[in-house]
Parts: sequence; structure tokens; C-alpha cells
Amino acid sequence: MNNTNSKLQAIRWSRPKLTILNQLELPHKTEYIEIADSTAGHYAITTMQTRGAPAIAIVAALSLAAEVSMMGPSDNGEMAMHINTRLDYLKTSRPTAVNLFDAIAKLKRVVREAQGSVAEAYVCAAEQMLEADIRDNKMIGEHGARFIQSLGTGKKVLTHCNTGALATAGHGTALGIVRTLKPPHVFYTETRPYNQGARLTGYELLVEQIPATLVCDSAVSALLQRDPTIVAIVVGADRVARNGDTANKIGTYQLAITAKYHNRAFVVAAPMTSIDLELSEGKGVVVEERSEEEITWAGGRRVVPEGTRAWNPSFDVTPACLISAIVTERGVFTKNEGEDVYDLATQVPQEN
Ligand SMILES: CSC[C@H]1O[C@H](OP(=O)(O)O)[C@H](O)[C@@H]1O
Repeated sequence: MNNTNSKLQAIRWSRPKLTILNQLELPHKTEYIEIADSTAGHYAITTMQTRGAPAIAIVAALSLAAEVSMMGPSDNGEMAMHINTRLDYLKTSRPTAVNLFDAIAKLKRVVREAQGSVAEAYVCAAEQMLEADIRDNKMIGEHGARFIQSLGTGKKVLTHCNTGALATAGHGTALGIVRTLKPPHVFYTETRPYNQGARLTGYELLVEQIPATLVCDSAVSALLQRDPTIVAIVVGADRVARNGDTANKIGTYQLAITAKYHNRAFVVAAPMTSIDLELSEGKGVVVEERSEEEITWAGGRRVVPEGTRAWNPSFDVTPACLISAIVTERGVFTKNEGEDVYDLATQVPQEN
């Protein structure tokens, strides 16, 4: 149900059992761990055993679906109160990706409007999120591939972080465009300090047998200077504001700057679940800051002098003026002539 390649199923759901691929162990070990309830779901998200804006929302929703499925018959009122309390707890797992908050708001509405069993209504809604994400990603892949091809045939692209099947329910967003496009070559960044690129995107591209080269985050400007056939940088998103400002993995902003300087397209791939139409601009995004140890330790030991301090923001915000196009499942959106910002509330057709 989740995606075409079983090696790349980040999330496995067969009611009432949820298992996730422990991404802290990749690429050395392919280990699936069972998530039996919302406490385990919160832990898996906070520790980044599972990560990626869409995947975070889906694992949160399904972790509570697993819990609810095992609770047996209960009063609808009590079940609704339990579900809402646990959804509020899951909200505290990570602050930046809007997908989690969007999913929780939708699930609370399902509980409020349930006609029969609240538990059944909740579990069905959580299951539908898994299926919808794959559908959306396939559409993003189609729209995005066509857009990149319009920039010139047989061109190479560069991507950042991991936005593939390991960050979603399957196929992926920016890496979903790469999967659909199948460019002659893909460059991907390490994406320090968690190394989503080196460990996860590299793993996906090797499994899919797409020709690719890993580069350090710091090598991208030199690479664009050296290789004019890299036609676009394609990245994912954790939260896109109404004006197009985009919060994404740390390092994205400087990729957008160098893309602009080297006159290459800078493309954001974002399902509607990553677009926050209630946020007018990027200034309002809460950027998660993670532990210094994610930078100062590696392989279980300190790799810097004792006493080193580190700043470890997990995301940055790229201004809309640096973004050439925003690819969603509903189409590709560009800024109007002479405009430095988008108006996604009017540009993107709303769900009927
Ligand atoms: C389609 S994944 C979107 C987004 O999530 C990643 O962050 P993290 O690995 O910390 O969860 C990265 O920012 C991706 O671009």
C-alpha cells in the first residue's frame, strides 16, 4: 500500500500494527521497529527515528490509530477526549513542519464530526492520510518533471536533504520529481549534521539505480560554477508561507542564493499539507534548534575539542524572491511578472 519499492518503505501499516524504518540506523542497518502507541510515536519523531515533514504527520496519526485500535469498545465521548489529549501531546514532538499541525487539526475535525464510532472514524482518517500522501507525491513528480524538462532536455539537477520515500509515505516530493524525471545525473548534498542526504538520499538513489554524486554542502557553489548542465536545484519543504517563503532543512537558503547567482532554477516541491496559508510570510516560522551534540559528536564520540559550543538550527527560511517555482500536487506555481512574492491563497486552486 505504501510504495513500489519494499526496501524503501519508511512506514508500514496493517491495522492495528504500525512499524517504521529506524532511520537513525540507515544505511548500515535496515531495522523496522513497532510503534504501539502515541508515546512511542512521539519518541520516534523527536529522536528522528522517523523524519520528513509528511512522514512525521503520518506516523503521529497512525501511532494513535494503533493505540486506539487496541483500546477495545469505549464511550464515544471518552474516546474523543482521549484522542484530542493525545493529539495535543503529539503536537509537541517537532515544531517546524506544518504537516503535523495540519494533520492534527483535520483529525480533530473528524472526531468532532464523527457520526458512528469515534475510534473507527479516527483510524480510517489516519489511514487515508497515508494513501493521500502517495497520491499527492506522484502528482508532484509528474508536475515537477515536466517543469524541469521545460528548462531544457537531459539536464542534471541537485537536491538537498532527503525528500524521498524515506521522508513520506512513498515516492517523495523533491526526490519524487527526480524519481519521475530520471535525469542523466543527480547531485545531492551530505546535509550536515544529520546527513539525510549522504545516508538516506544516497541510499534511495542507489536502490533506484539513478546515477548520482554526493557533494559536501560547502561544495555546491563550486559545482555550479564548474558544471553549467546542472539546470536546477530541487528541494522539499517543511512549511511554505502564503507568500512563498519556505522553511526547509538548514542549508536550503544558501543553496537558493547560489542558484540565483549562477542563474539556475530553484524549485520547491511541497504537497498542500506543507503549505501554511494561515502564515503570511516566513518570519513567523518556528525554527527547531537541536542539540549541539548532533554537530560535536559523530559515531558515538566527540569529534571537536572539549568545551566547543555549537549552534544547530534544523531549518532555515528561504525568501520567495529566490524561489523560481513551487510544485504541488495541484500544479506548478510561479510568481506573477514583476512580483517578488507568491500569493498562494489565490494562485493555488483550493480543494473543492
Ligand atoms: C518531504 S520531507 C520535507 C523536509 O523534511 C526534512 O527535515 P527533517 O529530515 O529534519 O525531518 C527536510 O527539511 C525535508 O526537506
